[in-house]
Amino acid sequence: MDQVKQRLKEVGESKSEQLKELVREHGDKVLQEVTIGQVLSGMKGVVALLTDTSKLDPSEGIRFRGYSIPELRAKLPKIREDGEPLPEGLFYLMLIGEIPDKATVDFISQEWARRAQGIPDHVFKVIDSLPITAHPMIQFNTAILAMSTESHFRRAYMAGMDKKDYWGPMYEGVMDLISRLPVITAYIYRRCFHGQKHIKPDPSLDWAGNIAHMMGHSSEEAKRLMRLYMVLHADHEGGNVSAHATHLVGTALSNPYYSFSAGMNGLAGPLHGMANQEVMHWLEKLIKEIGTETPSVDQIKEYAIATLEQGRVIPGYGHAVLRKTDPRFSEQLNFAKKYIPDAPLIQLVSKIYEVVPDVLASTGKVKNPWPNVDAISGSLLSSYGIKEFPIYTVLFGVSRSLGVLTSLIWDRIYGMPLERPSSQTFDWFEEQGKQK
Ligand SMILES: CC(=O)SCCNC(=O)CCNC(=O)[C@H](O)C(C)(C)COP(=O)(O)OP(=O)(O)OC[C@H]1O[C@@H](n2cnc3c(N)ncnc32)[C@H](O)[C@@H]1OP(=O)(O)O
Ligand SMILES: O=C([O-])CC(=O)C(=O)O
Repeated sequence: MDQVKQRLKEVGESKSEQLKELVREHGDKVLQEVTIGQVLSGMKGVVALLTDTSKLDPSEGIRFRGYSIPELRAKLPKIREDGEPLPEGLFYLMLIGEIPDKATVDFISQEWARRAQGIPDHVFKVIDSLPITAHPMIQFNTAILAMSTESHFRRAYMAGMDKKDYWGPMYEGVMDLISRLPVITAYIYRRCFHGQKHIKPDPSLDWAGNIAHMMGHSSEEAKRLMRLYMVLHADHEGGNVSAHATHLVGTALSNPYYSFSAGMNGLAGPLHGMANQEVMHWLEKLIKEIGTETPSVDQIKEYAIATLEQGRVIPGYGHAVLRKTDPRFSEQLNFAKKYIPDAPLIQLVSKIYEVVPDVLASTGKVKNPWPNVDAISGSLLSSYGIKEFPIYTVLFGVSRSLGVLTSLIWDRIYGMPLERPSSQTFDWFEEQGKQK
């Protein structure tokens, strides 16, 4: 058993006992009232999930195991003191609940580099059988499903494993899957956009650095950006579509590949992760229609109002939980202002930030007029030379694997049962509304 798994076993055993005791002693305690409005508007604010890896505060934004993003940037191990934290460290923090030392992070980097070599050939053949024009998320998700032939969990389940031991093969599958996503991503990227000229992984590199390297963006600057990107998108508590879908499918004891694929299908929606690509199309159209990369505040305002009048959303703005500017947006903006202050797209994003919140607020219905993570991530990637928009949601998915798959291991540690909420008919809701 490797050192991370050993520590997880120690932490997990006592936690799963505590959960059983909590349910035994306080299982009948009422948590909250739920209104018809909440149920019929996407269950917003309904507490229905247990997720330890991170918690979202509407004003402060995300905290990973209690640590804010600035705290993580200060505390998690880095390659260089002035660099970005390594996502391997965030993975360990989310999994174990403790900040790792550099030696542990190096162990995870090496372990993932080793496991990344095990992708079976048929996975690349499956990708190659898709049209080159198929959206990278189609190729990514197809590859994830194709990799499920390797599932330790499925094999162990079929062999009759005791349910208290499920977490073990789940851990192995998750480690394999996370390790292999960078290779798959770079393969799809080079296949679609760089003449199928593939670049081998460099086993001496960290996980995020290797993504940049295999994509062909191997400068130190691009690697630094990739480390930031992979940390910022890793998790957003349990209720977002990708986390919730991964968890839900996992409760049927589907293997980690099936479960993660479900989450990635959700991430591919334009109201969730695909918003990062939508933003780029929105910016492109803005530049084309107005005829300049440096539009005035009034021109941006007019363009934003026209978007709303067409019955469309302004991508990159609004959020189901946040009620302030997303700190992930601010972190990326600060990063850009530090390293690439003159980048035209970043200047455009900053100007839009001055205008769009007022436009959205004036509708009187948008609950959060502020930018989310997707309002800037594509512009940042593009400014570093990663200009092919359709790969952006795949990169989001690679990062999101860290959080949702960590939670999936914990679901098996806790022995979470099949999830099966009730549904009711329209007539039932109407009846409830009439009752005093
Ligand atoms: C990583 C992420 O997933 S972050 C989110 C990425 N998604 C986007 O950026 C897409 C644009 N934003 C949106 O569509 C929404 O703000 C969402 C999906 C993120 C949140 O949705 P909700 O929680 O339903 O938002 P909210 O309660 O504020 O919606 C109320 C109304 O405002 C509208 N609204 C919300 N945000 C926006 C926006 N950016 N532009 C235009 N209208 C908006 C909603 O469509 C809804 O309109 P309706 O009543 O006519 O149906
Ligand atoms: O929290 C949400 O609903 C959406 C989001 O920002 C994310 O998943 O990163």
